Order: sequence, then structure tokens, then C-alpha cells
Amino acid sequence: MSLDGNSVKIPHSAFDSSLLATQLNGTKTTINGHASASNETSERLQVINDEKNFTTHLTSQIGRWGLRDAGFNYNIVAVFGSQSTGKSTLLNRLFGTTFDVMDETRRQQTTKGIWMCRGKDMAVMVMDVEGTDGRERGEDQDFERKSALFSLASSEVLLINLWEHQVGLYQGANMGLLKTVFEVNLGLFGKKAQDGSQGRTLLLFIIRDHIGVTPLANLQATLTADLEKIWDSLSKPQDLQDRQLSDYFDLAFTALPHKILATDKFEAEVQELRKRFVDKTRDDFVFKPAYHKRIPADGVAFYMENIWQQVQTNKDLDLPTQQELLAQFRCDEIASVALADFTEQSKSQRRPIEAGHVVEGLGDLMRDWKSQALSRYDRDASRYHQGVYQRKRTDLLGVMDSTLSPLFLGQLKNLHKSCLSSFKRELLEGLRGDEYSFADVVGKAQTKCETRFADGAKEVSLEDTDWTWQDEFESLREEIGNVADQCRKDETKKMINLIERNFKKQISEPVDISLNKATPDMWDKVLSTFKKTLEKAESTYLAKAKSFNCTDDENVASLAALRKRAWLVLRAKIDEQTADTVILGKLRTHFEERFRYDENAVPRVWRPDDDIDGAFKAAKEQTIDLIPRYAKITPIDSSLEFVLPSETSDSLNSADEFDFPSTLIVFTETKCIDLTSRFRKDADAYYVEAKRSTVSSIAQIPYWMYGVLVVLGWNEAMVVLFNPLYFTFTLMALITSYFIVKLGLTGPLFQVSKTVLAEVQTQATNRMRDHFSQPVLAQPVRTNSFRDYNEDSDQEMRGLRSEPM
Ligand SMILES: Nc1nc2c(ncn2[C@@H]2O[C@H](COP(=O)(O)OP(=O)(O)OP(=O)(O)O)[C@@H](O)[C@H]2O)c(=O)[nH]1
Repeated sequence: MSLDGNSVKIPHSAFDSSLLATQLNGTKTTINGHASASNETSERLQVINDEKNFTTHLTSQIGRWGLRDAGFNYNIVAVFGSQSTGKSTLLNRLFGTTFDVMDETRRQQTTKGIWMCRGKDMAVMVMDVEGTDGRERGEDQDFERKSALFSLASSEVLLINLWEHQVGLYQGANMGLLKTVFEVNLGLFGKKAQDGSQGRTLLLFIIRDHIGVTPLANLQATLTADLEKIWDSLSKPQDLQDRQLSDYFDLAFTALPHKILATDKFEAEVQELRKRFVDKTRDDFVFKPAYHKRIPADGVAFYMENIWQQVQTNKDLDLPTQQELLAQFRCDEIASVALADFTEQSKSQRRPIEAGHVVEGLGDLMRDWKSQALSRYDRDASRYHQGVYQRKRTDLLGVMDSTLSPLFLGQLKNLHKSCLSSFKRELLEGLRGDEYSFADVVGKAQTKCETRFADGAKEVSLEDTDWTWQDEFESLREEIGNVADQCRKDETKKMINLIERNFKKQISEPVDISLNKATPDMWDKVLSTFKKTLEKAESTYLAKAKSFNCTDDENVASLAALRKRAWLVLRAKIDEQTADTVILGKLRTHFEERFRYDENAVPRVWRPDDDIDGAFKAAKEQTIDLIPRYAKITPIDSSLEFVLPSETSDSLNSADEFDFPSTLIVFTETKCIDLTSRFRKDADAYYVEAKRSTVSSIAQIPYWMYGVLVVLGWNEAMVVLFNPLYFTFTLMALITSYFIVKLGLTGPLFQVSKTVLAEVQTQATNRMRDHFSQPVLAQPVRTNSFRDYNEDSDQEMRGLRSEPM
């Protein structure tokens, strides 16, 4: 059958004899091209042939049917049902069309594709659709799905033709097919139908060969229930989930008696049914305006062609062929065998990866497993349907890649960890010893670590995958940076500590000397030493910091910390030198130097006529004047002043609060008063000692005492001279003395006796201090001249205090 619409099948059915003449006439006139209006209206056209092509003649045929200018005054009806269920017979009866009817003796498919004919004396386009379940098409359901969907979408009324005994069956009543068709219809045209632009459709069920045992109402209920069930089980688009069958379709049911067993009744019922298509006044008139698709008649051809194209290109209706089905089954089987071996192989490396090990050559192993599985699949599956084979191959590759992906990611993670720890190790090794460039050590370790990671990552990255290792690499670099930064901070800390220790050593002696001398420019000297040493320390830091890659900010912070620490070191030194006992010692020494020694540093021997009071007063005042000098760090030369911002934080040692101005104060006022009073007490002791020494120097032995001594000692001298024993002792003593003098041992002997005496004096003094609890005696001056200090001195002190100072 061609698509030109000119070729016609001769009706075979005896029941269609009344129409035969019309059809033959119609055919002839069409061929001749001189058709009368009535003949032309009976022409049939194959709208879609069995090759699924849409005719190019529909527009012209509509013209010949006289419907081109009908506007909206026309209707479209189609029939749907199993093959050879009398569809064409029914249509011919109902609409006076000329569709082919099956030759009963051959019982084979008559209608192929979709045919269209104009209803006799009615502006109705009737479509006779190829029956479903036809043995000619076998399992290829593609056309029946598409043609059913096309009929449903394009016609106002769809006649669903089925025999009574098909009611309640699933396949027999075409319920499976209807389900698919409803589903796709909803997906393709559901929205249009919903917004009213598509129009509703009447599904008119015509139950054939109804013998009347089961009332129509029961059959209707069964069919309605089946349809509702189908509708509920549809997979609907998201936005149409709540749509009901009744939102799109109206259902109507009618039954026709057996055409052969009750011919007359059948014919009468058909005529009665025809009235529903013709008589607009009837309530059950089928062509209700709501079903009209609102397409002007001259656009119907274009409209239908569009629908057919949409139906044709819809993948949901595509069903695999047997060959494809077999290929799917076999390819799946082959792929799962290949995959089983592959999975087994990949499992072997999962444990070490999970345990955190870097598996050497993992990339090669994975490539090997993959290519083995693929070649196995290719070998067995490539013989099957190429499309399926390729699709399943892609699936197989996808599964393999997703199986290997955790290994890849695990390897990357392990590489990351391992590279990072070897970086740390190398850093520590490189930083051992004193001579190293920090930047060099870090740079070398970093390059080595990054290269190792990149090599490992490239090795394990499989081709034809979207796996990337750059993110992990970036994270590794970040961590390397953090480790290097931490290390640099530690090294800087170490370096600053070292510089601080050296600073302490360097500053110690000069500061001691300056503070001991207590000259007016004492603080100038101290601060100038401090500044010079600090400058040296800073330049040492900067020289080393270069190799540390320290940033400017870090250098600023470190230098600030260094300055603060240096200052605190100085303060500690000053505190050490101004501790109570030390400062009192310094004051005593200062006082002694002025009171007990003259201008030439010769010890003074006080005579009664010496001005002890004056000297004492001067020396004391000079010494007391030193206390305010020590009290605050104030240089005479203001350029030497050192200022440190109070908010200076020591980033390396952060836990303290620092107030610089308060660190300039060495003694508070209270402290000064306390020191002054304590010093006064010490000075008083010197004064007493001086006074006593004048008293002892007055006591001289009178000359007559020597005469008395000779007279009284004459007898004892004679005894010694004339007693051999005493004489011998005396002689030996003289000889010993002679040799001591001759051998120059007087010095050492004198020294020994002096030490012994000093020890005795210390012991005696300690005992004396323990013994006397009075404040004036609590801190006696420990000098040689003070060794005979005793209880009497307390009394003397009281007597002397009354004297002016
Ligand atoms: N029992 C019975 N047979 C019928 C009825 N109507 C038609 N037939 C016969 O069934 C056979 C098939 O008729 P068609 O009208 O060609 O059936 P069809 O469904 O159009 O067939 P295809 O177009 O091939 O699908 C013919 O021999 C008809 O005489 C009916 O109502 N009852």
C-alpha cells in the first residue's frame, strides 16, 4: 500500500456489500481525477503507513473531503482494539466509511498503519488504526504503542473496541498497552491537557458480542476499576502527581450484540449508536465541544503530523528488539563474570590501603586489572548487538572506575601522610647542628616531598577517568607550609633565646661596674652599654632571620620581643645589683671609703682632735644622696633614654603584662626611706667605732712603769738565766726566732696567725649577734676594728647619740 492515498483495497466482507458500490465509485473517480463531490468524500487515505511514515497528502485529501473550510465544524474519531475484532466493520457501519474488512476465510490482518476516511454525510474524520496483538508484527509492539498514542492524542473520541470476553483480562483488553499509552500521553501532552489547550478525550468502550449474561453495568464497573488501577500505577511527572484519570478523560460504555448470532439486533443497535454521533440534540451525543482540539480543519494535517513526530521521537515508547534483549542479557552476564575477577583482584589491595600504606605501583596494578576485565568482556560480548555491547561496556567501565576510586583516593591520602611525615623528618635532620641555612633545608625538603607526591599521584591516576589529585596536592602544600612555619617559629624562638643569653653575658660586667661606682652618669653608662649590646643583638637576629625566610611582620614582632627581653634582662641585672643586702653593702663601702679613708685612700687613725663628727656627717650625706640616684633609671643625657611601648608583646613568651614606665623605677619612695634608715644605723656603728678608737689611742704606758717592771721582774729574769731548763727554752726560742727572720718566714707566719684571728673574730661576732637583740646591735659592722664590740657599745651609743652629727 502506498501513501499517495490513491490505491484502495477492495472490501471483502459480504456484510459490506451495501457500501461496495460507493467505494468502487470513489476509487475510480479518485484515480481518474474527475470525482464528484460525493465520490471524493468516500476516499480513504493511509495517514501513516506500516513503515511509520506520515502521509504528505492529508492536507489535499481534507480539501477533497470538502472539509478544508470547515473551521472547527468537524470532528475526529479513532478506533483502538485488538486485531480482527471488527473495528473496520464497526466504523463502516457507524460512519458509512469504506475501510477494508477482513476476508473471513483467511483471518489475517487487514488494516495496516492508520487509515482515515470521511464519515458519510457527516463532517467527521474517522481513523481506522491497525489492530493490536497482531501476529504479523509479533513481539514488535513499537507501532501499536505509537499508533495508540497518536490516536489518543489527536482524536476527540477514541472508540475502544473489545469483545465481551476480553473484559477483565489484562493483555486481552489491552490494559498493558493503555497503561504505557496513558503514561507517555501524560508526559507528552499532560500539561497541555491540564491547561485546557489540548481538550479532553472521550474513551468510548464498545463491547462487542455482548450476549447479555453479564449486564453492561457490571462490565462497565470492571473496566472502570481496571482503568483507575492502571492510572494509579502510572509513573506520573512530578508536577502532575495528583492528576486523576477524570481530569483528562471521560469514559462511556456501550455494548453491541453478536454480529453473526443476532445480526438484526446488531444492525439495529449500531444504527442506534450512530445517532449518538449524529444527533447533536441527544444528551449522549459524543462529539461534545469539550473534546474538540480547537484546531481549524485546514491545520489538522500539520497538527497531526506534529503529534506523530512527537510520538515517533519519544524514547519512552521504544522497546528493545529480541536481539537487543539477548545482547542485554548476555552482555550483563559477561560483564558480571569479568567484574567478579576484577573485584577479587582489587580487594587484595584494599586492606593495605585502608591500613594507611602506600602501595607501590598501584596505578599499574589497577590498569592491569581493568584491561584484563575489559579484554575478557570484549572477547565475549563484542559478538552481540553493537549498541548494547558498547553501552554495557561503558557501564562496566563505570563500575570498575567506581570500584577503583576508593583505592585511588586512599592511595592519595596515604601518600599525603607519608610525604608529610618524611618532610618533617628531613626538616629535623637538616636543622641539626649549628651551621645550616633554614631556607635551604626547608626548600630542599619541600621540593622532595612535593615531587614524590606528584609522581605517586600521577602513577595512580588512571587514564579516561575524571579523577584529580590536585586538590590533595594543594592540601599537602598547605600543610607543608604550616609545618615549615611552625618550625621557623621554633627556630626563631631558639635563636632569640640564644641571643638573649649572649646579651645577658655581655651586659653583666659593664652594668656591675657602672652600678658599683654610682657616679652621677651611672645610668648613662648603663643605658649606653645596653643600647650598644642591643644593637649588636638585633643585627645578629636580622642576619640569621634572612635565612629563615621570615616575613617583615615576623621580623618586626621578633625584634620587639627581643627588645623587651633585653630590657627585662637589664632590669633583672639591676634588681640583682640593688637587692637589699647588695645595695646596703654598696652604701657601706661608699661611706667607708669616705669616712675611714682619707683623700689618698690611706686609712684614717682618729685622734682626739680630729673632726670625726664633720667627716662622719659629710660621708653619710654623700652616701645617702646615692639612694635617689639608684632609685630611678634616668640618664643625664636624654638621648640615651630607652623607651619601649608598653603594649609590646612577646610573641614567643606571651603570658605577661608589661608596663614599661614602671620598670624604670628601681626603688619606690618607701623603699628609699627604708634603705636610708637602715644605712643610718650602719653608719652609726662606724661612728661609734671611730670614737672608740680615739679612746684606745689615748691609753699609753708611763715610762716609770718600765723601771717598776725591771725592779719587780729582776728575780724572775735571773731565774730564767740561771735555771738551765728555762735558759735552754729561752735559747731555743731565740734561735727559732732568728731562723724565722733569716728564712723570711715572718710573713707567712703572720698571715697564718691573721687568718686564725679573723676566724676567731667571725665566730665571736656571730655569737655576739645572736646574743644581742637590740636593733642597734643587730647589724654590727663586720670590720677588724669592730671585733671588740660588746655590750658596752650599746651604752656608749646611747651616750654618743646625744652628740651632734
Ligand atoms: N463475531 C463477530 N464478528 C465480527 C463482528 N464484526 C465483524 N466481525 C467479523 O470479524 C472479522 C474482522 O473484521 P474487521 O472489521 O476486518 O476487523 P478489524 O478489527 O478491522 O481487523 P483489522 O483491521 O485486521 O484489525 C470479519 O470477518 C468480520 O465479519 C462482530 O461484531 N462479531
